[in-house]
Amino acid sequence: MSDVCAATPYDALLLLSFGGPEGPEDVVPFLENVTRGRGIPRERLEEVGEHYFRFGGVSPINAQNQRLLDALREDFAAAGLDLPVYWGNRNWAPYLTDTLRQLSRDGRRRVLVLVTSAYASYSGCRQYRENLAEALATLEREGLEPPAVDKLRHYFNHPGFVEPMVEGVLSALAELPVARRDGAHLAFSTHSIPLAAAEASGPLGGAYVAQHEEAAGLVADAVAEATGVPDRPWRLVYQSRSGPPQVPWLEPDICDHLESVHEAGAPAVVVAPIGFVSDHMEVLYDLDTEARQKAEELRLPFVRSATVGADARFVAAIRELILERAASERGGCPRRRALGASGPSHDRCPVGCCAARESAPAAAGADSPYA
Ligand SMILES: CC1=C(CCC(=O)O)c2cc3nc(cc4[nH]c(cc5[nH]c(cc1n2)c(C)c5CCC(=O)O)c(CCC(=O)O)c4C)C(CCC(=O)O)=C3C
Ligand SMILES: [Fe+2]
Repeated sequence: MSDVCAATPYDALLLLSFGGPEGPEDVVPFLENVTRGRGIPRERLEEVGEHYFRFGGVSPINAQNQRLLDALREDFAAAGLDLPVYWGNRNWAPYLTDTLRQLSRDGRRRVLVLVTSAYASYSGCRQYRENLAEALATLEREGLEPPAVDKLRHYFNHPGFVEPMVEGVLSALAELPVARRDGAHLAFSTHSIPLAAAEASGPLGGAYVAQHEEAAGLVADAVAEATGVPDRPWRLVYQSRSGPPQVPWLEPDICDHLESVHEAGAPAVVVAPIGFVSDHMEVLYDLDTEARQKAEELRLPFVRSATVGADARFVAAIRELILERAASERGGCPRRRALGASGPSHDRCPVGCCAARESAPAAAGADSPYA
């Protein structure tokens, strides 16, 4: 199905991500970028720096994004979708501001933004919108025409995100000895955030946990159906907590949960990184290194399931979401696929969505200072 004006009014897609260091000399400046003004204790920073140094100072995230870009370009070409794809990051090169300058110089007037987080939260949604507003303001100061930006809706409940996760959990279960498979518990893991940020997430609050519960439940249901094990225990758990200890963050922590699973007599556990789009450092260190070691201490068989990465179904879902948004911007009524009860998420974040303590201007939402 080829349609040359399918993405109209958009003339570019921007992949907006976190960014990561490319070598040991990048680690400290990267961490300074990430934590500027965020009140992370010095000891936590040193500890996280060590995670990166263990992997040669190289975060996997940039290569993962490069793979996703390649897959998107291939998929668009095969589908006859003529939409150039750009890439910019919050914390490392290619920096968002440089990419927006390029978009402006290339004459792109209306850009759709794909963020590498599937859920509503300050860190995963609003902070990116603030980064966009800041970068657009920089372009204006420099006398460059800033493109209009819109952000794709959250995709945590899109079949193209859920289905690869289901397949990943089924493959992980298949790696366990047959005798332990049917009794294995599932732990769906995501990034912990401060309780206050969780409460403020989404248009009405509480969206971060609610969306994760929905996605995890969808995966658990599909796994139950495929394995014929209807009552397998599962739980949403949290990892990668930072910030000062007196500030409450979402719990239980994955490692504490592994203890509970062990005490409950589980024969094995499959950990599904539902909160992450690809194998970030949080997956390689906090799950594959730290949580795995905890499971080994407990003699609890442990398999970590795959992230969606550049899975063809996920890539096709992104294309579908682009065409959907373009059609609705043209005044149409496209099909908006979403699994489960909560329905498709909003296209445009309303005023106050994922509000932070100190409010900064945010683009790509109803309260954007840019059209
Ligand atoms: C919700 C969420 C996502 C998922 C959504 C999304 O994907 O955006 C995410 C992703 C990521 N977080 C990452 C790295 C870090 N996050 C940190 C700190 C923090 N993350 C937070 C939340 C999240 N983070 C929060 C509330 C903090 C506290 C400081 C603050 O309020 O800002 C710190 C500082 C040290 C530390 O405290 O851990 C680092 C180094 C990387 C790159 C990994 C790689 O290199 O592969 C990625 C993809
Ligand atoms: Fe939001």
